[in-house]
Amino acid sequence: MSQLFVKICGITRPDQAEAIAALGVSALGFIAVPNTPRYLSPSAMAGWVGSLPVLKVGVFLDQDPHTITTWVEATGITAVQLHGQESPEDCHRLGELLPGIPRIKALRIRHLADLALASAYTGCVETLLLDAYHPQQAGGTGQTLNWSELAQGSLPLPWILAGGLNPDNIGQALSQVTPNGIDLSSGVEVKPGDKDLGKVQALLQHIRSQGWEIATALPPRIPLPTATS
Ligand SMILES: O=C(O)c1ccccc1NCC(=O)[C@H](O)[C@H](O)COP(=O)(O)O
Repeated sequence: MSQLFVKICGITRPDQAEAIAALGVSALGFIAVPNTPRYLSPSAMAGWVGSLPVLKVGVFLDQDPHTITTWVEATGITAVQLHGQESPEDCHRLGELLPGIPRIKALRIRHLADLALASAYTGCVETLLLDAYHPQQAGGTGQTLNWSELAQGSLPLPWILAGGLNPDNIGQALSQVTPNGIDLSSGVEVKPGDKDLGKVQALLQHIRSQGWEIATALPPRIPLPTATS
């Protein structure tokens, strides 16, 4: 049975976090980007995020590695997602500051050619996340990627498909592309930050009915070929 990593992002409420974790998702995402509608400050995350029984992903946008480190230490986040223009060097530095905390680099894809950016991150992050591009908003936009175009590309690391996914279109998306994981936010919401548990349940039911097993951890990094292989 193939495994699929399932992350539900933009969680703001402890009751919903616990209920969604109990449904069997792989990870929950918490938005650490000030001035966005699903933002949680470090003090708003402290005291409950750390004890959730799944991978806890903090989503950051062009924040200083030291700020991210302080945030992780204060909240119990167990993985970081870098959703801005963070360079490979920034990602590497974060790995030094936060050993054992996996890094997910988000790339906002406008054209298939943007996938070329991915190769620069092979040595410094564990996983990529492909999100749709929006000129004004960094994430949680509900915009979908062009899945048939994406199917023509390839990536050097395990990757998560994001962007406008919901229980009604997930089947179509997964029939065109083969990511290692999926990420959903607005497609399983009543309003920004308020999740619709019925939609999360419908999503998981669909995935399981298609024969996927929901992963309990990020997909392992693909070993890179050595000079002699
Ligand atoms: O979700 C946000 O509000 C957000 C704000 C700033 C940076 C990133 C953000 N979200 C990142 C995610 O991982 C979302 O799940 C991803 O963009 C997909 O969102 P959606 O299209 O709503 O499913």
